[in-house]
Amino acid sequence: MGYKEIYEAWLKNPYFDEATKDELKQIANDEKEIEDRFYKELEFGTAGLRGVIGAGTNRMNIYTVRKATQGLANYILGLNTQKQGVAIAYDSRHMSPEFADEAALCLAANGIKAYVFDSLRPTPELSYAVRKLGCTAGINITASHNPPEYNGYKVYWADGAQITPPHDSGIMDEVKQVTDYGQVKTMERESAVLAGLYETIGADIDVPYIEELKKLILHPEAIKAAADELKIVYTPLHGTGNIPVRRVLGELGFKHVFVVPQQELPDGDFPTVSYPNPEAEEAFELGLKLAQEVDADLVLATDPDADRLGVYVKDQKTGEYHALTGNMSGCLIGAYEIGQRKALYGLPENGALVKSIVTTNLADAIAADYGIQLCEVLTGFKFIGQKMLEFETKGTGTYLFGLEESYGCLPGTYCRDKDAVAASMVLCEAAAFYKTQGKTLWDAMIELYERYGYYLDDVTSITLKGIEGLEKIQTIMNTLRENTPEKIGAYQVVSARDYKKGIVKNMSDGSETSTGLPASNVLYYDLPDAAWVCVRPSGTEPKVKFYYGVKADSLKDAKAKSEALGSAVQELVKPML
Ligand SMILES: O=P([O-])(O)O[C@H]1O[C@H](COP(=O)(O)O)[C@@H](O)[C@H](O)[C@H]1O
Ligand SMILES: [Mg+2]
Repeated sequence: MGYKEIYEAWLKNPYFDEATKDELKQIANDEKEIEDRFYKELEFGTAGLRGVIGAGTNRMNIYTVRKATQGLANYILGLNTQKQGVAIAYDSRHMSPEFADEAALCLAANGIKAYVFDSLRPTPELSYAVRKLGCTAGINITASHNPPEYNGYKVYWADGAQITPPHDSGIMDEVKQVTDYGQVKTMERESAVLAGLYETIGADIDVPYIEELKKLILHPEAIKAAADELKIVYTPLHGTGNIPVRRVLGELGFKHVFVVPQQELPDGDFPTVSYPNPEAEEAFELGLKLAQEVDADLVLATDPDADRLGVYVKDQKTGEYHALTGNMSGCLIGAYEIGQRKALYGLPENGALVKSIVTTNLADAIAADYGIQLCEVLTGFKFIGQKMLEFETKGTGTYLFGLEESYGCLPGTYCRDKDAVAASMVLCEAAAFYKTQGKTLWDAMIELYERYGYYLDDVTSITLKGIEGLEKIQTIMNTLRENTPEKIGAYQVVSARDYKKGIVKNMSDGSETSTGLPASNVLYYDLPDAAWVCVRPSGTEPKVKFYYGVKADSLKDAKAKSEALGSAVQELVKPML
């Protein structure tokens, strides 16, 4: 069926409510809008379903949520794991509680018990809840840091990580087989509760989750010693981080935590920012203002589902606040964790640091220095989660730390997704620890650079929306795939990795080796002097991403090199736009 027929079918089908039909009638003369809403179904990307809220098959609405859930239910029933139930959380976005309930009631109608949080919770707490309750799966209704018009649906498997093969394609296949919305089951909440198929969860998960985080603390004495002095500014960016971040910092004895008042309360409009993304400068505007007023040591921002952490740290020498990228904060937290664990208890024989292929090579240098394994996985924290399960089941490693470029890391194994509540906590502990040594987090960052080299990494994205955008992104990927650049700026390409073909090509002799990772639409260029460039389409937003990294002997040189490489990347892509 073409998009127009599907549109017409939605207008006629008695299954859809009147408000949905009215919304669709209003676009009757807007062919492009009809096409965009109906040319495809929402598909699982890097982190589940993500789309604009509205009527249509390519939108987030109660019908697409029910359909996805019916597919998940069929998959679970097929495996006969329904007795374990499914944990469900949601964030502060528009429609999040409603979508969570729709998912729960669809599961219940299929005889699968749903454990639903009583109010909004962070993504990592849902990951924790799945394992704590022994569920077969989990769902989190969130579009993370996307703009306010979006919502999404993250799916977790029994190990607490977001779904990876074979479950992702298995579930997606089941979702595709739900061709008639009338096939989707649902029931009334009251009946589901009475049948014992709908249970509300909350404090019973919060308490042990917070306890798990507190167990990670290595230097409680440093927190005690620095608590009177250390000043922390925090913004939850209108999302789920407010309660757990304050709670854990408070219980640990941090005395001066200033929450940005304008961004404290949950609000799906994210009224103070255009985009609730801790990667964006604007996310810190109010936080930095407050930081100046109270003379804070550091400023933290978590994204709406509190799995990403953005950080600014004060340089006491200049009074300036420096932004830390996800690569920087991930390495700072990771190096503190691994270094202090080693100092206190020694490191396990087969300890491992896990990162994604687009994450800084500073992580590799840290792992090499501590004599631990460095495992590389594809983009998406779910693959770090998958590695953790592999370590557990095959004994191939002991997880010490995992990080990714996109502002996510996880310092323990209590959950299996990136945790910005835990990352905030550990970073504050590190700030306290360094403070007792007369140092700031910025000093600690510079120490890392002095020890391992000034690795500087950046990413630029080009937003290309809709069907045309998708085509353009494909053209860019195809053009690069078919015409491997021999040079990028001043750099000769040393080797070119095509993760889709699974091949690493040595550019000087043409020899080929394997990437060693599953197929994925990613192109990666190794350049001399530890520099690199990588291109891939985002799996969560309509964007193509260009990641690049350099290494230098000073921050100034690293910045200059990074700027030059950034411009070269722009030049490379310009003719394709
Ligand atoms: O959005 P979040 O915080 O859930 O984060 C999600 O998206 C990020 C960006 O993915 P992509 O480059 O494909 O857009 C991933 O790195 C991350 O692992 C995933 O959980
Ligand atoms: Mg997020």
